[in-house]
Amino acid sequence: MVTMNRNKVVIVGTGQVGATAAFAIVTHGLCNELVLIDHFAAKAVGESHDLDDGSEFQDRHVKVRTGDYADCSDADIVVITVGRKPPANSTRLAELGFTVGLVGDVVDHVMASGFDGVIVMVSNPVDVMAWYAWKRSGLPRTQVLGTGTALDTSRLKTIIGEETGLDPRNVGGFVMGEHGDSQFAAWSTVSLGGKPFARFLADNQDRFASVSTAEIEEKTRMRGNEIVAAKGGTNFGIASTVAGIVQTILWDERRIVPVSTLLDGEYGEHDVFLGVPTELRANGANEIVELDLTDEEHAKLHHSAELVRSYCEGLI
Ligand SMILES: NC(=O)C1=CN([C@@H]2O[C@H](COP(=O)(O)OP(=O)(O)OC[C@H]3O[C@@H](n4cnc5c(N)ncnc54)[C@H](O)[C@@H]3O)[C@@H](O)[C@H]2O)C=CC1
Ligand SMILES: CC(=O)C(=O)O
Repeated sequence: MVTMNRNKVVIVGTGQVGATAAFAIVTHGLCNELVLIDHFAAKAVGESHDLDDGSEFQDRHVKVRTGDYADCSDADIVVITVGRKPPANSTRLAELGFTVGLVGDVVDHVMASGFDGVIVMVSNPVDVMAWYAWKRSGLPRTQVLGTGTALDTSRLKTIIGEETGLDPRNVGGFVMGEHGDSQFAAWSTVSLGGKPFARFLADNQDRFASVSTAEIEEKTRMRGNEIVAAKGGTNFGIASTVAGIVQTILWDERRIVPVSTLLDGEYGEHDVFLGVPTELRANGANEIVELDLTDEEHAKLHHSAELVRSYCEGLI
């Protein structure tokens, strides 16, 4: 028997990030229906028509249209990308004052529709905003997640690829903690071609003598800021990340992705959302993988947790 797989994604905020994420979802043919909402309604209309106009040349037709919050009632996923382009020479945490009111308003409207799917938070500061959306929505922890350090992990792999000349997809491991300046590369988890990365470098000193883990980590941390300084925002990396997360959830792929999720005792932390490896299923963020971090890595995760929690204080 053929069963109808009818799935629907809503993106709220069709600025640079939301529109590019929509394009990634369309080009990958991830869902049947994609609905765009923006408080600047004409922008959402323009983006939806522009996206739909390529239908002839897409592998699968994703119906793109504008809508309103009533469309969230039967949506599988709502992606929240409201905010503003990141100011240069600032931090993501500094965006809190600008973003929190917008996100609160969006979450209230989404929940008023009767939504019972998964919220994917993108707006910065993403760990604080994911925690806030979880608290404000009343949804179970599985159903609210942020993009977390998924983008930073992809950046780390890309930069290792640049430094070694190898395909970044050969790299395993995670950037963890805050999607922000306190993030860290959990080097004890990073491998290349199945070998611990430090061992890989040591065994290939003739080829990779100039490669430094400290430099790679700093480049990863600064990558977003550099792109913002160069072009006024970032959109392609985060759009691929959003599409990857949406695919994993909609297709119940059970990939392990370092999304921002609630720590409830894992890694000794409570009541905080941070980027940690998490199994994604059709119902959202499931089991957190508790890695054997070194004492130094644990301390860095704890530092991120304290920082993010301090920004959540007083929001609810
Ligand atoms: N988590 C991550 O890794 C990343 C997060 N971001 C964040 O994504 C957010 C958006 O960035 P951009 O798209 O570059 O900004 P943008 O200024 O291009 O777009 C923001 C959009 O949100 C809309 N908007 C604002 N308030 C709204 C509301 N209440 N309801 C509906 N729509 C509303 C605006 O009309 C605009 O179209 C920022 O917070 C940025 O920091 C950006 C890149 C990566
Ligand atoms: C802007 C931002 O958060 C990023 O590209 O990492």
